[in-house]
Amino acid sequence: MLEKLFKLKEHNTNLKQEAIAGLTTFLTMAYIIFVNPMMLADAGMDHGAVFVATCLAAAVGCLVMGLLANYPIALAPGMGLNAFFTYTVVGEMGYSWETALGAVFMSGVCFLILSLVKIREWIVNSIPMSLRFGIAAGIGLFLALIGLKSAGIVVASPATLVTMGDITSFPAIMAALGFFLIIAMVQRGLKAAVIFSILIVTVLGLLFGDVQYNGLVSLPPSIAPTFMKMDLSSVLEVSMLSVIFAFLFVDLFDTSGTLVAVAQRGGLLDEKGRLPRVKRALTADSVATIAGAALGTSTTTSYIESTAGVSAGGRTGLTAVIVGLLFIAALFISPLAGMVPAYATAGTLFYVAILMMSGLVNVEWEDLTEAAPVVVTCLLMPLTFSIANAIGLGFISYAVIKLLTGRFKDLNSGILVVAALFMVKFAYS
Ligand SMILES: Nc1ncnc2[nH]cnc12
Repeated sequence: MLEKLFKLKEHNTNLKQEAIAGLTTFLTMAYIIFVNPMMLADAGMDHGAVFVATCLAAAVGCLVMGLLANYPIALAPGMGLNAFFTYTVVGEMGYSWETALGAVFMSGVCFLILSLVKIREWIVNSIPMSLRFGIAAGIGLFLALIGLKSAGIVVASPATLVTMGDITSFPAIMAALGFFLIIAMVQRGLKAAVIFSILIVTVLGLLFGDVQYNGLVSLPPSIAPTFMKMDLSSVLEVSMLSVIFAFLFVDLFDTSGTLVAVAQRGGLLDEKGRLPRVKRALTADSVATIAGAALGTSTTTSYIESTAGVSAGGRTGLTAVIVGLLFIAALFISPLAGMVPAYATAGTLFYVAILMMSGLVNVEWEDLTEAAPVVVTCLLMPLTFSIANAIGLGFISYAVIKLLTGRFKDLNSGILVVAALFMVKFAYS
């Protein structure tokens, strides 16, 4: 049956190889079951319910991806997208988390429709490559700032906006230790580096009396506080359109970049560099976002960490299905998830920042008309504490700079439309 479902022989793989790949990918991305509830709790959501929603949304995404698209690509609520949900939509714009969930749900529905028609490809293809790298790097910087703030390493200052906090405090030292552990373990080839680091720092917190022991395993907590709590009534208001658009927009780039990166690593692209079952992969991605919003989490997306499993030999959807089953098993470790302190995950955020910034090497730095919008996008993301605003400013600067330098051939209708839309948004909000 497995052979029929996943065509293992045709992909030159077997159950054992796929199982090892699935476990590898799971271990590299399992940090999200600790980080996501902590981040969304900042938006006022129930920690236990978000923990369950995170595991279930990831499981749904992985199972649909594996069974429908037969790709070794795992999904879970995305970093960056969760920060956008908490700190921009709820924190800065002042929407309730229920309304923000409604916007995530609608963005999932739009994404599904766009995936079934050709518009999605048109939008994605019209985004300049350099801006894609700038957006990814900016999200990395944004996550790094959140980690540094939660560990008290960077604090507010009335004179200089930000300044260094007390780096000899226990949380700061633990965060730094967690970060160094990840780097050392990853460099030494340990696949579970991130999860090990989170666990080691949590145990140290316990030993130093900073964390209270709540047990390790139990039945999952109730999902009732977030299940089907999304508010779809205010989603049709005009002001919400920009929020839905922002979720859609960020997810669009995130997913496209991730799918191509994972597929390249796994040799899954056809001779023209296309992903053969891209429509099914995108469908799985949007179905997971819709299910995730109904369960109670921010946007669920394809994970770049899937490259770890692909490097370990994962070639088919069986890898993704195994990751999905492991996320269901993870439902039973909620006491452990509740114990993990913020400083234990701060190093993880900084590590993800490194991964996301690495694409900057591909920017044409000698060409100022390409480099300038990249720096605008990625630097303004942490400095304005907003992913969507920085993307908007990046598009506007790209269009203006290309127009002023007469580089019209680098522009297309997609860039001009998006830049104009953001100009209107900034002028009227
Ligand atoms: N937003 C995201 N996109 C791709 N991979 C991720 N891994 C963690 N967050 C991610």
